Amino acid sequence: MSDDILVDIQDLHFNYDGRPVLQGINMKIPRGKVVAIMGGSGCGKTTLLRCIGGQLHPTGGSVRLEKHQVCQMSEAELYRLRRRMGMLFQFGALFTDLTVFENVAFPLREHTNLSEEMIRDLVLMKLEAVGLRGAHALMPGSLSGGMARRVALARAIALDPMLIMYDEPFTGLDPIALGVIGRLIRSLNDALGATSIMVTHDIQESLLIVDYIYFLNGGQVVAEGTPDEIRASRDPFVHQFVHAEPDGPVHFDYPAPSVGQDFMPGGAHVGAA
Ligand SMILES: Nc1ncnc2c1ncn2[C@@H]1O[C@H](COP(=O)(O)OP(=O)(O)OP(=O)(O)O)[C@@H](O)[C@H]1O
Repeated sequence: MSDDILVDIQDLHFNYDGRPVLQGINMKIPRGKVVAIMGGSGCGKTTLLRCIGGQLHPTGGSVRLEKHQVCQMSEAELYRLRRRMGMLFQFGALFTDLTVFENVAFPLREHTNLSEEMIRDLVLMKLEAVGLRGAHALMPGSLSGGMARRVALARAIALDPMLIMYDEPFTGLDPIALGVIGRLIRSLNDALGATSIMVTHDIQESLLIVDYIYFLNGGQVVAEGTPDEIRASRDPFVHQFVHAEPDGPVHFDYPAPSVGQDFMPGGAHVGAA
C-alpha cells in the first residue's frame, strides 16, 4: 500500500442479521486529508465508521489502516490501535459529573502514565486549541451545545490521534456554532498532521472544509469527488444533495401503493382490523 494512503477500504461488506448494509465499499483515504461521507438516512455511514474503528467485523472485504489489517486484529491489538484514533460521535456526551478539564484529561489518564503536571499542560493546550482554556473549571451542564461539542473535540484529540472520525459533528448546532466546529475540524486536522473522516448530512459545510466527498447509497459508493468536482457534478444523486431536493435518486416517500389504490373505497386495508 502506498504510504500516502492511511485508510484503504476494499470491497467491504457488512450484514446486520443477514440483511446487507455495506455491499462492496471501496475507498482510499490519503494521509492529511479531511474526507466526508454522505448519504441518505440508514445507508450505512455509521456502520462504515464502526468497521474502520474495528468495533464491527465486516462479512467480507478489508479495511487497512497504515500497515494494520483491522478486520484481522485481536481485541488487544485493536485497543492499542484505538489509542491512535480520536472519535467524536453525534451524541458523544461528556461525563456530566466531571469538569471540562477532567473530561479532556480522561483519555490521558486512561491510556498513559503521564505525570499530573504533564496532563495539566496537555489538557490546557487542547482546550486552548478549541478556544476553551478559560472554561476548564466549568461543568458540562453550564455549556452551550457548541461549547460542549468543542470540549468533546478537545477530548477526541487529547492523545494526538493519527485518525479522527466524526459521526455527524454538526447535528443540533446553530449556524454559527456549526461554522466554528467545521473550521476547527479542518484546522485541528492540519495542526495535528492527522487525517479525518466525517460522516455528515451537511453538504454546504463539507464543501467548505473537506478535501474529498464520498456519497453512499444502497451500501455502495455512488459518487465521489473534490468539492469543486461535486459542485460541478451533473450526477442526479449529487445534485439532489447539493441542492437539498426532497426527491430524486434518494426517495422522500417510503414505498407505498399508488394513491389511487389507497384512497379508493375498498381499495386498501389501511387501518382495517
Ligand atoms: N445494531 C443493529 N442491528 C440491526 N440493524 C442495524 C443496527 N444498527 C443499524 N442497523 C441498520 O443498518 C442500516 C445502516 O445503519 P447506519 O446507522 O450505519 O446508517 P447511517 O447511514 O449512519 O444512518 P443515519 O444517517 O440515519 O445515522 C440501517 O437500516 C439501520 O436500521
